[in-house]
Amino acid sequence: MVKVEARELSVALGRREVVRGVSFAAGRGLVGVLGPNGAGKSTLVRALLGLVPHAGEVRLDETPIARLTRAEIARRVAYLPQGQTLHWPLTVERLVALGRLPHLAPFSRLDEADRTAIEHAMARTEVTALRHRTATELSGGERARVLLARALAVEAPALIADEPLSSLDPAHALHGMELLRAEADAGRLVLAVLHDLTLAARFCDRLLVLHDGALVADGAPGDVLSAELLARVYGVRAFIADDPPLRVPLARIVDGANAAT
Ligand SMILES: Nc1ncnc2c1ncn2[C@@H]1O[C@H](COP(=O)(O)OP(=O)(O)OP(=O)(O)O)[C@@H](O)[C@H]1O
Repeated sequence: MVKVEARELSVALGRREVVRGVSFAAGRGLVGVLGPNGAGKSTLVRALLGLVPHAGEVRLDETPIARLTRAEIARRVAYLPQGQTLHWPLTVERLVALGRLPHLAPFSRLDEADRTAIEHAMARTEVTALRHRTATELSGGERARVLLARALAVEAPALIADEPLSSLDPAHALHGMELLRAEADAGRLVLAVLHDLTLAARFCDRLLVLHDGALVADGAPGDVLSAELLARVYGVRAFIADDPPLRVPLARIVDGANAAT
């Protein structure tokens, strides 16, 4: 288990403060990070990984992130960045194998445990059949699954996934959420930036909602996803249904016009 904590975390990019005074702590479960485009979600998760300078504090297992090396952070928190561009024509298998880098000593080779982690991650994301394909020649959805496989192959106690479902068709998006849920059920912390409110409501234990860089809601999906919040944050009028088979509130966007009125 790993505890990720932000204390009055702020990030300025250029002259703008795009994350403003965010505080929360999480050590387990599937935590969805929601908010409209430009709300600061990617910047927040990058700050949690120590990838952007920040004010306030970020701690991993009580240690300020600045005191940890990149390798120490990478072993504790796997990171799936948003919309990653692939530059090198690696095979899928070799790309997924990069997930094992945080565990390898310099100049050492993959051992049996590494190979098992790679095979397991490829099987779970259903990319094993693509293993010899060149990753730069995959479709957007195939690539997204391969990059998720690389993050899962780290087998870190925490996973931060920034829009892991983008480009995925409905079946693969559902499967992707099931994978994240399984990671959380295995005792790992999963922090996932999501735009699909229905999947977030159905699968997440907790939702953090960002608006203009500030954390405006933090709680269980049923408590957080109100029509009032969705109108205020996303500017849409929503209908919240308590869907009996799923027993979670579903946000159905009705229209975007004059939503907040
Ligand atoms: N390098 C940068 N310099 C200046 N501003 C930036 C930079 N990168 C991002 N921003 C701005 O910071 C704000 C937050 O961006 P961020 O990518 O964190 O939003 P987001 O919530 O992840 O959005 P999306 O849902 O569109 O991915 C946006 O207004 C964006 O334009």
